[in-house]
Amino acid sequence: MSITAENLIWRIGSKTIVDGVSFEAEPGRMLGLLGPNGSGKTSLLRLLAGLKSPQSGRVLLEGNELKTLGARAVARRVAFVEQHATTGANLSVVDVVRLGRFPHRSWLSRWTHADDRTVNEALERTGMEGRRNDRWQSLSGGEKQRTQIARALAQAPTELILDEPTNHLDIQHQIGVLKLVASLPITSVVALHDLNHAAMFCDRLIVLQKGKIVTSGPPEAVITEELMREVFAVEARVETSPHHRRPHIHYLR
Ligand SMILES: Nc1ncnc2c1ncn2[C@@H]1O[C@H](COP(=O)(O)OP(=O)(O)OP(=O)(O)O)[C@@H](O)[C@H]1O
Repeated sequence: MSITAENLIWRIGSKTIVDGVSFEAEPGRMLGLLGPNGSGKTSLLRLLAGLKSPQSGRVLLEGNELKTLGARAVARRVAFVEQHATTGANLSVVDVVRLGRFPHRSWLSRWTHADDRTVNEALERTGMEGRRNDRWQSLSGGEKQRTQIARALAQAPTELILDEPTNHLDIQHQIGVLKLVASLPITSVVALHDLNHAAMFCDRLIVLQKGKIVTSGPPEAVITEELMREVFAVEARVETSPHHRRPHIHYLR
């Protein structure tokens, strides 16, 4: 186990947003988090990243309770790209990506060639190398998204948490980001709305509805016509793709 959620409950007032969620994210694998709007995906990811505390239950990182680890220790291993990640300061793209190195450096240590290499590699992997000196504020929504993913990669995390990382991206970059995350030898937990992309790239899926896990498992067990009807409220046919052997959803009109 890399990230473990044990019976997580998070409420706002009398409303239970995350309702008894337990799962294990396996080391090095890509776990997709699915569910309709408002089902609690973002809230759950924020609990996993330690940005919110559950009213009950625990998040464990390799067996250690998240809340007993210091913020810096967590930042050294967990990278989180939020849905509307932004940065206030007037930074260049490369400066934003360099922020990813901070958890690994002390006040006195110098910026090293290894730091530069990690930053350059992150820019290349996300296709942002050619924009490195541009101002953050001048980027399009998709370019900002890719820069934030580059910042997360520069953090060299062992756990990567991404909240709808493809939502501003054109199709080339959607596929590119998912391929990249699937190829990384790290644990990832990724909220996605595109169910076909989730089925193609994730090793396992969890489906949330009203804050509870309704089903989980490998894509071929999770993505069914019944799930499409009962959880996502659409009629669809699900077939095994002859191209990648994963489930493929045909939505019906
Ligand atoms: N800070 C908050 N205050 C009040 N309600 C909140 C808060 N955060 C989340 N919620 C509510 O919790 C529910 C789940 O929200 P969340 O953003 O986790 O869902 P989601 O599955 O990520 O949705 P989406 O697919 O639309 O991004 C929603 O009904 C939302 O209004």
